[in-house]
Amino acid sequence: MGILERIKEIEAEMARTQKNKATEYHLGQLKAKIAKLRTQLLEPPKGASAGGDGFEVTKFGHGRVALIGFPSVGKSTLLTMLTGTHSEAASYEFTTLTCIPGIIHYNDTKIQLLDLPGIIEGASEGKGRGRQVIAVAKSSDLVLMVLDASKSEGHRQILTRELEAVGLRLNKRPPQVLFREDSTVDDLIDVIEGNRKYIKCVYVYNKIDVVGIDDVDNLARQPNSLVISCNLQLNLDRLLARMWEEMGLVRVYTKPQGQQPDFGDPVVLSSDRGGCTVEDFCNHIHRSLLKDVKYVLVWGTSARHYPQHCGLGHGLEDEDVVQIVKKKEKEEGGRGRFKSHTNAPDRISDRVKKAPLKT
Ligand SMILES: Nc1nc2c(ncn2[C@@H]2O[C@H](COP(=O)(O)OP(=O)(O)OP(=O)(O)O)[C@@H](O)[C@H]2O)c(=O)[nH]1
Ligand SMILES: [K+]
Ligand SMILES: [Mg+2]
Repeated sequence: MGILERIKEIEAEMARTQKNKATEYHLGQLKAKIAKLRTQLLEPPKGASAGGDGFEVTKFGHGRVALIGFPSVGKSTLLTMLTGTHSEAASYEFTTLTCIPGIIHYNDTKIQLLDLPGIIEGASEGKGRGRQVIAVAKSSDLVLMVLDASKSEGHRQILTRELEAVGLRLNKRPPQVLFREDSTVDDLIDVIEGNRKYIKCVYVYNKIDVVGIDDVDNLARQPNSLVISCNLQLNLDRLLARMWEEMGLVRVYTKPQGQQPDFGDPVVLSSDRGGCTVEDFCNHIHRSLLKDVKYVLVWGTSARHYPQHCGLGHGLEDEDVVQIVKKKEKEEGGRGRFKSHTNAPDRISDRVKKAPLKT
């Protein structure tokens, strides 16, 4: 009998068994049996290389976020809640066996969220699907490390160690190895080896519905942490906001001359992916645009006054509005400098309006 059939059989037996105090132990044993069989499904076939088995998912959207965690902490439940894409969730471990992508629509941007199989201690040495899962984490812009609030706090350290063992550095910046800085031996090795990936990570404690308020309070105070409950839909809005903030996306609205910008359709830049200068913005619209650009007019938090005439090196900020003035094209408002205030965008975001003008 194959592994899948044996799992089906046990599932059927669990369905037949009434849940009560007397059967609790037996049901627990059946669950453990399923989990064990499913880890066997996770073992890569003998002789198979790390990739090439349908695990990789094409990148999509303005950024990629990976859900990493031990089995049954609620990764799939979270993916289903945040993206609307269904990912099978169940009370036994190793329910998820491959990488399942979903899309989060937030602030007019699209973020790819990836559900992954649970990883276990020893993942970095190839246990379970450890290697593949870690490779996906490496390809992401942000890791959400999902933890069970009712389980040992040591899980956070174990997982962090597993990821570090394969070169992932969470919430650290590449060391500037100058003799002026207090670099550790490990920092030095990281620089010399050069294959390190520095990545942001938010520690997400799920299932706070099953722990006491003091524990929740304690977890919420850990660095880079957030507490949630998928079951009670607690704090999911905060998680989305935090995720978006950590990704550092910069939305720039293009304002055609004499018209209002389309505020529903930003050009999305990021300092991690290609940069946020006027030049990056132009390249994003069209590669051939750059040679025609004379300067740009900028409204928003990056501008010292509205509109500011900026060159290609100017750094743009989230929710800036940009009008491109091409060579041989007259700027709005005639020859006079800065006369174009009359045609300023009629919606500058509240955040931009509140921001003090830079002097
Ligand atoms: N009490 C409680 N249970 C939850 C919560 N979120 C998920 N669960 C339950 O936890 C169990 C595991 O959820 P999954 O979403 O399958 O967990 P997973 O991390 O994807 O598990 P694997 O794919 O097996 O690694 C299921 O029985 C869920 O109903 C929560 O916020 N509170
Ligand atoms: K599960
Ligand atoms: Mg799952």
